[in-house]
Amino acid sequence: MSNIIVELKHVGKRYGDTQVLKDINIEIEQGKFYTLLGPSGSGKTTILRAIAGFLDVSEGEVLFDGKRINDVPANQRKVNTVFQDYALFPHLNVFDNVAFGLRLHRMSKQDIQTKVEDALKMVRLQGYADREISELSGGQQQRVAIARAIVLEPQVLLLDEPLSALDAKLRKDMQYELRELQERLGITFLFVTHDQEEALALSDEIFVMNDGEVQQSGTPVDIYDEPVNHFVADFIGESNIIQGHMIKDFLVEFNGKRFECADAGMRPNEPVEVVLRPEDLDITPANSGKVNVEVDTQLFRGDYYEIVGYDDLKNEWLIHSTNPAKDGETVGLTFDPEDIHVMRLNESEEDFDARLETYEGE
Ligand SMILES: Nc1ncnc2c1ncn2[C@@H]1O[C@H](COP(=O)(O)OP(=O)(O)OP(=O)(O)O)[C@@H](O)[C@H]1O
Repeated sequence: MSNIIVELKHVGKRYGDTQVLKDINIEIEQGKFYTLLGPSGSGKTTILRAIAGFLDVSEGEVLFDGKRINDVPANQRKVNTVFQDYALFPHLNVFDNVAFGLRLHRMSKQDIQTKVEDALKMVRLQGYADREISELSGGQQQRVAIARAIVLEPQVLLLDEPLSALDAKLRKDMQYELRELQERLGITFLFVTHDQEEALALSDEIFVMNDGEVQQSGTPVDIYDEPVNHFVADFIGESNIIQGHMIKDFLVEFNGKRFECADAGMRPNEPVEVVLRPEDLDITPANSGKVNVEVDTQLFRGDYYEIVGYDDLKNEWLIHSTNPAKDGETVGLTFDPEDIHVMRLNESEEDFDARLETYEGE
């Protein structure tokens, strides 16, 4: 039996002449933590709203548990949403906020009592039932919003930037709590964020969005290590992206030199982009590495030095080094063949995956 709980098939959304979602195809399995990640305006919230039933899609199908739900009203879908601004009822206390949906379902007083207590326990707010919303911190309000959503036992919880109003420290704490809560509840989370670190830390799978399209989907490690295109390489983590040519399988040329690499399946002499992550570069004395760069600036970041330098061709290089360098000094850079990631220009995710399969995992 299929484990897929939500599926979007060729989903598009238009407002007038503007196409804000283009041919979205995604599959969401039961019990996993998924993230829609992308810059502002890329269509993340629109996808959530299409699944929740708050908007009609212009094209394609939305399926829940294998059944088409395009025409099922929002209140009859087995999903719940936690909104960015929590959307709590300020005139109701914590208990009544969490109990609200249960009362709409005409549940008995005793059942409501038990379920609300369980939900508050789940988000570690036992003893807060009688508090007013205005007496809670941002993180506590956030947890009430989650309790209110999970008390109805949805199969899928949609979370639209739920941590964006919190300060950095609390946001980090809540990230741990969310991940732990998802594992404890075992329900599917579909989380929206534009924060790539948050997405990498929390998710089983990420959909990277740009301009109404899914650019790449996969595990955080896949997306970080094997970005399919310039947008993903640039948006996820930090990277050096250099223009080059593929000489033949496992040999690429950039900066006027040839380098062994771990990529294959391109045409001979095909123009490509080469990704090197700053943490994969090591500094050596000048002329003893693979590329020479002149150090321009250096910032101490606590656990590493962030160094910016320029090579002979005036390409900028970003380096994360545990050792400092001197401003104006020329240093060499070394990296391993596996640290080079070569991308074809304009390759689709499907073609990228197919090409990878032909030479990986042997
Ligand atoms: N009701 C609407 N009418 C017209 N355009 C809309 C409407 N709602 C959203 N859009 C447009 O659709 C695009 C996608 O919006 P969406 O809210 O899904 O983006 P997002 O990735 O969630 O962005 P953010 O991170 O800023 O919330 C945007 O360009 C937005 O302006």
